[in-house]
Amino acid sequence: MDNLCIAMAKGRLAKEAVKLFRQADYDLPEKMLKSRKLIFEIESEKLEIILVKPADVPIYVEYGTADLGIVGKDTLLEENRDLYEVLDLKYGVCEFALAGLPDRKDSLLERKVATKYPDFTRRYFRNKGEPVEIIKLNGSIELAPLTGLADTILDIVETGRTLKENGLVVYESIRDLSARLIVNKVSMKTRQKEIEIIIEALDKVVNGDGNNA
Ligand SMILES: Nc1ncnc2c1ncn2[C@@H]1O[C@H](COP(=O)(O)OP(=O)(O)OP(=O)(O)O)[C@@H](O)[C@H]1O
Ligand SMILES: O=P(O)(O)OC[C@H]1O[C@H](OP(=O)(O)OP(=O)(O)O)[C@H](O)[C@@H]1O
Repeated sequence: MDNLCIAMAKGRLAKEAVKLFRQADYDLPEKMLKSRKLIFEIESEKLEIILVKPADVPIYVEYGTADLGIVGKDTLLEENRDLYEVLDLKYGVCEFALAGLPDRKDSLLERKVATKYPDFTRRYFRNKGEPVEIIKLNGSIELAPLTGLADTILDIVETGRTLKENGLVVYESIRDLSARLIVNKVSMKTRQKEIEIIIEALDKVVNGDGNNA
């Protein structure tokens, strides 16, 4: 059978993902993130690791090109794909929040919300019954209220430093986020044994073996 394929989000989440697998005794090369290679065959573990843009991880997993994936909950909420989310990996911890300038104008008829997460933002305000105009940006979201492009942002806040250094404040915390292990629905059936071994091994690293209570 083919090696089991794992799609890892490149960037911030990748280093810790490699560390997690190594802690779970998987023989991933420590320096695999130092190269420009995108595919790694780890024959000793019967694994293939592909390094993918964060927003593309759920796509690879939904289509079954990758059997498993590691990606932030923010991306899962935005992409809303048909897959199983099986484990909270408890790193990459941050939150979704609404933020803007301190002198918030509550009188606005329709808020303009800038975000990298337009689908999640649409659903969030629809559920609240609040009309908003959503402006999709690709980064440096904090610039939007500073330049007058939007009055509110929906973005990730980790330490709060970016908001603070740009004179912005949190209006509302929406929900906690962290990295998740996801699984393709068909692979979960056809390669259940192999996948369960990985889930259990990572679960042990993240949550302990349950004998510490
Ligand atoms: N301070 C933070 N800022 C952004 N993301 C964070 C932070 N802390 C944790 N994360 C998590 O890291 C993930 C990946 O972030 P990263 O900055 O590597 O990529 P990105 O900038 O969102 O994607 P791209 O490279 O496609 O622009 C996020 O989706 C989120 O789950
Ligand atoms: O609360 P903090 O610890 O300051 O972290 C939050 C910041 O980090 C992310 O941006 P990122 O660094 O990914 O850059 P980007 O603007 O290109 O998305 C996020 O969009 C915030 O701007």
